[in-house]
Amino acid sequence: MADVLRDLVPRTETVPLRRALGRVLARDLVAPLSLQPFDNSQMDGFAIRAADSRAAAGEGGSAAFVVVEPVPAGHVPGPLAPGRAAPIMTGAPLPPGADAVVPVEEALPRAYPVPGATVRLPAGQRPGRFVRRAGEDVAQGDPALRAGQRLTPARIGLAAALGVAELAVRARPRAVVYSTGDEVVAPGAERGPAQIYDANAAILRAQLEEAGVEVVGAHLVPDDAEAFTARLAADAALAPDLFVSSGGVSEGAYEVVRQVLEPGGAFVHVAVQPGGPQGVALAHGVPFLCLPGNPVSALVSFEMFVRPALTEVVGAPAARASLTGPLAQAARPLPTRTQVRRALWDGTTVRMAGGPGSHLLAAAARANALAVLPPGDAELPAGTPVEVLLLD
Ligand SMILES: Nc1nc2c(c(=O)[nH]1)N[C@H]1C(S)=C(S)[C@@H](COP(=O)(O)OP(=O)(O)OC[C@H]3O[C@@H](n4cnc5c(N)ncnc54)[C@H](O)[C@@H]3O)O[C@H]1N2
Ligand code: MOO
Ligand SMILES: [Mg+2]
Repeated sequence: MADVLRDLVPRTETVPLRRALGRVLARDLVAPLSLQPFDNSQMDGFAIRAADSRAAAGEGGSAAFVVVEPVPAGHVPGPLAPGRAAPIMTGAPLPPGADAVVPVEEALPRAYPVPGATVRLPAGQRPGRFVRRAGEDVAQGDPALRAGQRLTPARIGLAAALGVAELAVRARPRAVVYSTGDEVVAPGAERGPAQIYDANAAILRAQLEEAGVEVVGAHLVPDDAEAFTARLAADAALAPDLFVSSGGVSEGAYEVVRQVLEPGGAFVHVAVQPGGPQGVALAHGVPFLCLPGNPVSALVSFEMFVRPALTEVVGAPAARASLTGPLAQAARPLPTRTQVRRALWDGTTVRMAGGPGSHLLAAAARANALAVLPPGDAELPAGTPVEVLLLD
């Protein structure tokens, strides 16, 4: 499937930081500034020359300093003469000449005396104590963020701290989603006695958006090849990067997706349950992924095939974490097909959430994971390690 999506060449766009969350960085961000930008104090206290605290050590292991003008954060201090202590606030630049900060809690008196008064500070201060050095976090010119990284709050914050107001991110692929079948109606609409509500568009839209894809259209398509063909032509004008459909791909007499896209497409049964019948095609030159119609089949197909392909091709930002965990209870696999069960992972063991039926959406909604059971004839006893994909 990644092959079909290979042409989703990542485009780049520039977004302000407030729109950057979850996006994927398109280029390395070279630090235009060092962090810290200047030497500054890590504590509210007194900036001194550390050597003075050794030279002048007197009674009670402390040294006397003459207090000078305080240095608030945001203000540029003058140089610090020997024997002087400048009251300094957290984040304020270190006065030239100063090389250590003594927290106010260690001062005698434990206060900021007026300029000209004396303060006693513990002797033997180490140069660099409570000083945040320019460039100790990032040096100007170094890569602060890497292309391909997903933008998290900390990464967006780092860009902001570097004075960068907007970032070059990969443009989100644009997708159009189709739900198919005469029986399917939109939630909120009137439902006939043989009809059901469209769950798949909601599922696939959410999965696509979670994976960093922009859904630019979503439509219900009846079992009518002409109507579907016309719908596709209209949607091709939206210049999507991807079409995704659910339903209409199996062995029935009214498989509208298959009818329209099978010429030139590939419709197969993969050895996975749920999600057996699958199709890939090109429509108006755009990759078209045809997922099966049962809601849990559509959901699982996306997780097993579409999300990994998107991640591989465009670095989709929501790749799932996976782990290997022991079954809490025995499970019977299918003899010739991989079975993907909706499951509950409690941090220690994995147990099944409902049966394997691909219509069981409420059970899927209870699950927080998928458990992958490889094909086999023998029951898997409790404790068997299986692959677990974490869904939330
Ligand atoms: N003779 C065979 N029949 C079926 C096979 C098979 O191999 N041979 N495969 C079964 C499997 S497995 C699946 S999965 C489905 C796939 O069928 P389609 O992709 O053609 O999907 P539909 O027939 O359109 O619908 C199947 C099922 O899902 C319901 N559905 C469809 N769309 C939605 C939607 N948007 N929201 C909620 N539910 C939806 C639909 O009403 C059907 O119940 O085929 C099996 N049959
Ligand atoms: O394999 Mo189908 O996708 O079970 O319902
Ligand atoms: Mg069908």
